[in-house]
Amino acid sequence: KVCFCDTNGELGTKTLSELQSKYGEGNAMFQTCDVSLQQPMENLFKKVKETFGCLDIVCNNAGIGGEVYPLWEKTIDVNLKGTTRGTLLALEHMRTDKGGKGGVIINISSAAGLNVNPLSPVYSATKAGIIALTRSLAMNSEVKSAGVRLNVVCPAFVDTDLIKEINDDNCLDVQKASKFIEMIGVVSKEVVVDCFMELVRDVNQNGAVVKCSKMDGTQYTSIEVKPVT
Ligand SMILES: NC(=O)C1=CN([C@@H]2O[C@H](COP(=O)(O)OP(=O)(O)OC[C@H]3O[C@@H](n4cnc5c(N)ncnc54)[C@H](O)[C@@H]3O)[C@@H](O)[C@H]2O)C=CC1
Ligand SMILES: CCCCCC(=O)/C=C/[C@H]1[C@H](O)CC(=O)[C@@H]1CCCCCCC(=O)O
Repeated sequence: KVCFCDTNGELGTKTLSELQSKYGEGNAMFQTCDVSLQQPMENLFKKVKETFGCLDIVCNNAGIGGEVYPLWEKTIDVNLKGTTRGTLLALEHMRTDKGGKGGVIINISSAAGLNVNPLSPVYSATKAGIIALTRSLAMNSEVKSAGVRLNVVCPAFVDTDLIKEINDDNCLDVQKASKFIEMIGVVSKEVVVDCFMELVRDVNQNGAVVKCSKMDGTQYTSIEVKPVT
């Protein structure tokens, strides 16, 4: 069973029909919802719990690019604040000490959050924030004992609308970006989905940060963690 949300109602409804005809009407749900708004997101999580009984897997995927005002502010609202909101709501619903059954939260960051990214600094900052949020919660002892795992996927360029829409609003030099994309290459959506599914299945990878790139392949990154006493 799956529920997904998006601000794009038309595309969401089309995807919902496809999922329902493949997996059955009662197994897929779509809600138009803006991840940057608290109340609609709270309502959505409640509705999923009421409809499906519990939440096992939550993926915070919504993301945009924007480097000039007011878009840079919206980029922080959607990417960093939206992912933080979705992560905290997922935790509330999943943690065993609050009536949940445990589960896994997978957040979508970017290679731009792992590496220096001079052509999209605000986007990059939001994606670095998502990595820090997710890893920190994954290492929190109360979250661990409440049965919730967290991971981050950091794709480099992927064949979606986002990279077809690189322009002067979301990139500081579009020409340089095109050359950079040519050099790094573009990975397929299927590679990112495989990486996501591996993290869902592997209970021993709590806190892992995984980069998927055409040039470098799929890599588990190694970041030192000092134990907090
Ligand atoms: N395409 C790429 O090269 C890469 C993408 N990513 C990340 O992957 C994730 C998915 O992006 P793509 O599929 O590539 O782009 P996309 O533009 O095709 O999809 C993003 C989706 O997010 C939705 N969305 C935007 N703002 C929203 C909001 N406030 N509330 C709810 N939904 C909202 C859009 O309507 C769209 O359907 C994003 O977080 C992006 O930053 C990461 C690395 C590379
Ligand atoms: C210096 C890179 C600039 C790339 C162009 C840009 O402004 C942003 C592109 C992002 C796209 O909209 C979604 C992303 O996540 C892209 C950045 C991906 C960065 C890949 C870095 C690859 C690496 O360092 O291995």
